[in-house]
Amino acid sequence: MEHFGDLLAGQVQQKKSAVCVGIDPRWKSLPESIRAGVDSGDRSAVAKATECYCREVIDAVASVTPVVKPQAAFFELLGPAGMLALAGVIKHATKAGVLVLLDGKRGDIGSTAEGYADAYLGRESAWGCDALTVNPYLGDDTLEPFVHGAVRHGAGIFVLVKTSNPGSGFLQDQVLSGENQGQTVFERMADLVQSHAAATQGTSGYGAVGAVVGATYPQQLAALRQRMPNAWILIPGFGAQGGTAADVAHGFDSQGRGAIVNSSRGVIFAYQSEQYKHLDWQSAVAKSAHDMAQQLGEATPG
Ligand SMILES: O=c1ccn([C@@H]2O[C@H](COP(=O)(O)O)[C@@H](O)[C@H]2O)c(=O)[nH]1
Repeated sequence: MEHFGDLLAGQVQQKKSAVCVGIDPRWKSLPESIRAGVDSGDRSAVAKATECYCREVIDAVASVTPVVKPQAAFFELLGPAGMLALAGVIKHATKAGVLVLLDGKRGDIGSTAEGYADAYLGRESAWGCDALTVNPYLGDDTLEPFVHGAVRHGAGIFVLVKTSNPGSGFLQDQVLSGENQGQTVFERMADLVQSHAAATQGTSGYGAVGAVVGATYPQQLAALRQRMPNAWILIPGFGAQGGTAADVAHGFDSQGRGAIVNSSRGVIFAYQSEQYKHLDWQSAVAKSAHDMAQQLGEATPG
C-alpha cells in the first residue's frame, strides 16, 4: 500500500502543479446548459445534473490537478440523492487519476471518530476517499482514531490548524497559560499535527497527517511551515477569499514542496469572470486551473 504523503508528493511532481480544485457545486452558479430543463425543486434531478457538472469539471482539470476537494456540504444539502452524487464524483475522480480529499471536517469522541475514519479513509472504504479534513478541536484523543485510520488504510488527513475565515482568531489565536504558556491555540495544534506527521512520514519526508492553514493569514502560514516540517499543508482561501500566489508561497518548503493550494469558486465558476467569459464553460474551468498552476509555480521557491 502506497504511503499517502508520498502518493501526494508523486502526483504533485508528475502534474507539476500544487493546485487543489475545490468542488463546491452551488446550484445557482452552475452553467445554464447544465441547469436547463431541471426543476430546481426536484432534489433528485438537481443532484443528477450536479454530478454531471462535477464530472465534467474533473475531466477539464484532471491533467493539472493532483487532487480535488469535494465540499460535503453542497452534496448533503441535496439529501440522499446528493450523497449518491458525491459517491459518483469520488469514483469519477479516482478513475481520472486524481486524488480525492473530502472536505467533511469530521471530528467526534474517539469511538465515533473511529467510525468516521473507517467510513471515509482509503480506496477500500465505503466512500473511497484518499484523504479527509478533520476538526481536532474536541481534543487530541479525538484526533488519534483518524491518524490510526489513515495509516491503516493508506490514506491521509488534513487537520484544521489556522482556518481562513475572518473569525478564526476568536478561538485559534487565544494565548494559553499554564504548561503551554505563551503559545496560541493554533500553535499548540500545529505541534500536535507535527508530532503525528513526523511519526507517519514516508520517503518524501511528508507524513500522512497534514494541516489546514488559510491563505488569508500569510504570516502565520510562514511560521507554521517552519513549525510543521513533516506536514503537508492544505491552503484554502486563494482567490475568492483574497489569498494571492505571493501569500501562499509562504506555505511551501525551500524546494517548493509540501503544500497544495485550494481554489473552489475561482476555478469551477471561472466562466462567470470577465477574464474567461469568451470561452465555453469547460475551457474556462480548464484555463483557470492552468493559470493558477502557473501562478503558483512562478511564486514558489525551488
Ligand atoms: O480554513 C478553511 C477550511 C476550509 N475551507 C473550505 O475551502 C473551500 C474554499 O472555497 P473558495 O470558493 O475557494 O473560497 C470551501 O469549501 C471552504 O469550506 C476554507 O475556505 N477555509
